[in-house]
Amino acid sequence: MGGRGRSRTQRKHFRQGRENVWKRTKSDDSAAAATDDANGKTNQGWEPFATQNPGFDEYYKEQEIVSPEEWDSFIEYLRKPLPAAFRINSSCQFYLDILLQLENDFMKSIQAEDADGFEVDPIKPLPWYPDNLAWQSNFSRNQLRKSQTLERFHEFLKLENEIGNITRQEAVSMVPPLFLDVRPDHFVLDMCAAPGSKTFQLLEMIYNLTEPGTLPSGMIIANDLDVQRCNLLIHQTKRMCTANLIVTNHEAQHFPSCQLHRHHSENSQIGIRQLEFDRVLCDVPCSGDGTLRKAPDIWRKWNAGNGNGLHCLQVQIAMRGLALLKVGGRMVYSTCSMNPVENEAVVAEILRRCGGTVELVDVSTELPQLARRPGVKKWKVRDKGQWLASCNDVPKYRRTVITPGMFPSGKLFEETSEHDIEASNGKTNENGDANSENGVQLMDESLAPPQNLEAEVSTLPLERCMRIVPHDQNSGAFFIAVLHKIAPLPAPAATEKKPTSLPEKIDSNTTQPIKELDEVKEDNSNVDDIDLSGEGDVQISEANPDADLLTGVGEEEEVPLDNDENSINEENVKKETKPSADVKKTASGKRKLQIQGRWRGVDPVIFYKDESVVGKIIDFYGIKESFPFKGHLITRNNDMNHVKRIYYVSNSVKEALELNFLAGQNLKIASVGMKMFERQTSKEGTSAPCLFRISSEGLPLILPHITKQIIYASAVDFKHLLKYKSIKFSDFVNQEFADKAMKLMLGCCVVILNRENGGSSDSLQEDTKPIAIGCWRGRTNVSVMVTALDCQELLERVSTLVSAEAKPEVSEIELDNTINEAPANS
Ligand SMILES: C[S@@+](CC[C@H](N)C(=O)[O-])C[C@H]1O[C@@H](n2cnc3c(N)ncnc32)[C@H](O)[C@@H]1O
Repeated sequence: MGGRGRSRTQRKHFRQGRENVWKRTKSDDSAAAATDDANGKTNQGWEPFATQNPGFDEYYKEQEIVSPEEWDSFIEYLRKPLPAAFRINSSCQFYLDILLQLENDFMKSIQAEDADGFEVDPIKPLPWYPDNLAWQSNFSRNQLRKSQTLERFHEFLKLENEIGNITRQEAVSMVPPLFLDVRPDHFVLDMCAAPGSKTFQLLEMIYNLTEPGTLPSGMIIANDLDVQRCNLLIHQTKRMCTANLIVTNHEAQHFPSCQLHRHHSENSQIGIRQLEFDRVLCDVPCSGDGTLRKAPDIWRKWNAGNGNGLHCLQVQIAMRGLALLKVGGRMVYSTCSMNPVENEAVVAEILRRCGGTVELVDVSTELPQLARRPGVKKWKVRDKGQWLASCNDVPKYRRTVITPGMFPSGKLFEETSEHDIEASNGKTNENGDANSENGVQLMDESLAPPQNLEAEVSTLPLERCMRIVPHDQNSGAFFIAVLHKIAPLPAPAATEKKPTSLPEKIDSNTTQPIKELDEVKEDNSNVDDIDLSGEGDVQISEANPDADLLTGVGEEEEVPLDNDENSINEENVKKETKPSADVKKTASGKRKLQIQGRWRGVDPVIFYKDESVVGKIIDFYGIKESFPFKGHLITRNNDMNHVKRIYYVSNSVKEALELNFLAGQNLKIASVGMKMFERQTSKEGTSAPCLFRISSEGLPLILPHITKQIIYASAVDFKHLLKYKSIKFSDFVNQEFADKAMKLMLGCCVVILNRENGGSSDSLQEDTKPIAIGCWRGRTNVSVMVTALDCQELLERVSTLVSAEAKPEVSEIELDNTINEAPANS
């Protein structure tokens, strides 16, 4: 599901001891505030939320999504807070260490806590997730406050999540990518991707078993309609440091085609002629009642009209996904809603439209430990307080909103129907849901539905769909369907029925109409990884902390024109049909609108081919010829004299970009590639032979391919660098290291931990997973160019790894006296 604003994120202010409260927004019921005042209470905008809604109960009891005997248990679970879950990033350098830490340290110490009478649920791997990579914990903020072990675990989660070694994500939200069966050579489209938890998971799959210094041959295009949520997506996926990702900003139902024109086709060197995908993830915007446990305000807002209002959009997005899927490819359709109208009805409709070219896959033998239930085959539609069993029950005036495809049979409207009364009583609101008040349907007696309406039963194999319900494994609810394209889709006329409602105008979250694209407001409502800390919501910080580590090297120094950051300038995003003039500086020095082909307000994507700069970089770092370098570099700035960052793209992304250029720049690209180099603009930086330093993101990839500016540090010097950030040559413990550092050229260098004590062998040969950091060789010292968080994490890892061998030759106290705490400006 999607939406806007932070209104849906539960603020967990555990330090203030608030639980199960909801931060009211300005637009919320002012009457409640008035009541508080009248009662003399101080209202700080927090109130307990109701965890019930009679309309919800009535709807789902009638739909029989669980049996009557299970109802109480189902509702009980829906009212409980959701356990927290997280996944280890199997492509990160330390993933095995993290796994061991969880199994040997945290699991045991939390168990011991329980034995001490704290009554803490054990942390445990999710049994259905392969290789113990996903875990679940379940403790309250109260418990967290009281236990040092839990607090330590919590700090660990926060740090590793920030760095990208783990991803906090609701357990059930991890399921759809698992059924997508992604391989490293796949081209994957994630159609509605923000905030990006599943994109991150897909990237982990693409990178599975990739050797250090190499890239998988596949790639992912992650798309989202909402500009601000796209920025969340960029922030989230940045933690993966990937060169195999393109983030785009389109309406998924109109995701553009990219195809070589015939005249290009004949001469083109590009390996791909058309952008089509081996895998498509269609995790569509939905009403989201499967997330009630983490977003309890949905109780208050729930009504049947929400699902009805999204059905057509969901069908359109899924149909576009299938059109872009290769024959033989797999698409997963998923929602975090329990509503059959958004689930089985959508699957049934697309199967009908595809007429045998797409099949619903039976995946009952995959992930056997995941408890799930078959999709339902019969359901009814509720509209304006009435139950409708078939489309012929739909009054004529509602037929633009309630479509035949919402019903199990999918039979079209007959010419007349018994309910074809101009039932003009009851005004319809924008949701197409009249007489709805606080989610409770108010029924007009005259409109009371005929009793015991028999629901239609679908003849399609909808039992192959999967429903995950909260009380089966203490989780959220989810719906997943796996589709296989066996032949090209029938001609568009047959598949693309004219939408009968207004899907494009409907906000994914509230089902309110949305205005213009550039007016869409942020919504974290669907942020899968809700902060379990209470430290606040997901925040984007595009600032580059690396740069600040060298005195005088900061973003502020850059000219305003040079804003080649990989993100969208949301204020300016507008569709443009004609290419316009280049970017120019205004009199105030601020840059004007950037233009990416036909897209205004989006930074251009430009292959960086400045021979002299590229040549200097190759020479300075001694980049091996075998490394695919030239032609893989991208900038986001038209002005080649002010390029601040150079991004690296994989071969697959490079080809997709080339195709996009030839096809007329149909893709609106928000972010692409991995930041590989950054220009140094400090006084000292500009006097170095190479202006571009290697960024932390790009280092692991390029490291095996560079031959210069590398030095090996003993564990003790390596740790000191991480701890003190900047060390004078004379203060290194190992003088041989200091001598070698002095012999390096002024500028960026790479310091590698020599895991064999003594630090004599200067070779990467034996160490297939070197631990390395980007540094700056200054005039008198070496300074670390890694974020404070990365330093902290790496210091902990290195300390554990080399604890046996790294007995400091001088005490920390001695060093504190000799080493400048503050990064020295050499
Ligand atoms: C269910 S959420 C996606 C969650 C995401 N897959 C994840 O795992 O983090 C749905 C997303 O669809 C986006 N959205 C809504 N309407 C859309 C449309 N027409 N095209 C593309 N994205 C859309 C919303 O902005 C929202 O981010």
